[in-house]
Amino acid sequence: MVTAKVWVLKKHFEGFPKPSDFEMKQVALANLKDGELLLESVFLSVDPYMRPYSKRDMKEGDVMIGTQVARIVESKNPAFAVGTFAVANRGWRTHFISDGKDLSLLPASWPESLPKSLALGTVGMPGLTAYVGLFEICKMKPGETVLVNAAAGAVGSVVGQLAKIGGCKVVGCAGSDSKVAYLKSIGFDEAFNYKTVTSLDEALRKASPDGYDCFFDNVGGEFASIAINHMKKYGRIAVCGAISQYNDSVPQKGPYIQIPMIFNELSMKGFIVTSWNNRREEGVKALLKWVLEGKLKYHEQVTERFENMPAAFIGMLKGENLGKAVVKA
Ligand SMILES: NC(=O)C1=CN([C@@H]2O[C@H](COP(=O)(O)OP(=O)(O)OC[C@H]3O[C@@H](n4cnc5c(N)ncnc54)[C@H](OP(=O)(O)O)[C@@H]3O)[C@@H](O)[C@H]2O)C=CC1
Ligand SMILES: CCCCCCCCC/C=C/C=O
Repeated sequence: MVTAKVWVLKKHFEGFPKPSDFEMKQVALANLKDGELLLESVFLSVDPYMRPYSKRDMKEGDVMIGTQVARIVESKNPAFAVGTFAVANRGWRTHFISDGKDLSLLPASWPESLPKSLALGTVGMPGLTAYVGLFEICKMKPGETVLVNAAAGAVGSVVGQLAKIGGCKVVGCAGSDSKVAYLKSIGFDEAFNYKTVTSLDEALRKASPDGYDCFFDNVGGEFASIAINHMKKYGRIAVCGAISQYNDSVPQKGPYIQIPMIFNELSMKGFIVTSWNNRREEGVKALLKWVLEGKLKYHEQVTERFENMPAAFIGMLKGENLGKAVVKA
């Protein structure tokens, strides 16, 4: 019999998550029945959505939500061979049992040399978020100027590079000078540290005096309120995330956006990547191809050991990650 380790939400987050909000438990797994598989998590993802979704969907005592790349270690299902890797959505667990229906196998074309953890990042949900947000929501066209914030993270770093692949000028901002240097190294035309600029308004104007056609917003709050005034006529805003607001106990107040929306006839659309599963297969294929061609670079912030899941999650919310934050179990 296998005993799994799991992390549960011990106490709903109040403000910024803290280590004492989590508790690690042990769960004995039953022996496999016919048709079932035993999987072992190899890489687990820590993502911003876990913060707002915990409030909306979870109760205290629930296993933390999340996805993993897992290896099949025992199989009583002839359709799944031991040693195969799959992406699962089974939360913060070291081991779990599946009937296979909830698993997405890594594409057959996945090369041995490529880290399998990329299926949680650049070639997974965050990469697809960038793909859908740019092509479907922003309807980005060659020659346009694209702005993205949280640009050195999992989604933002792909947004910037896809915008370059699509023939656009790209401006990104991030929260440290080393992240800004990274953005320049992966092809961003302009990048700045939003924490140290004296004026965000001035930094946005300087980076693109003519304004922005597309704004891929990962942050919301004050940044978005200022950036909206820099949109060009008929500009498009993809409202992807609002990480600057996820830990607020008291909702932030305006400024309000109606006036620039009206005068520049802007379009603003929120989206959830999982509502675009019709683009999933095509998106993963395209992202994998660009990675293999060297056109789409990736960086991962790998935290070692399952025991450090809460620390990796909290660190990501604080901005300690460059690229995708993952945990190697
Ligand atoms: N709509 C959808 O379907 C999806 C939405 N998202 C959203 O996209 C955004 C990025 O996610 P992801 O790429 O996975 O995460 P990241 O890898 O970008 O990690 C989060 C980053 O957010 C930045 N950050 C944290 N707090 C603030 C703040 N107060 N102001 C500005 N930046 C902040 C930090 O970078 P820095 O050092 O630059 O501050 C941190 O590294 C999130 O808002 C997330 O919720 C993600 C996936 C799907
Ligand atoms: C099978 C993967 C399920 C993962 C859920 C991802 C939901 C992302 C929506 C994010 C919203 C804001 O961060």
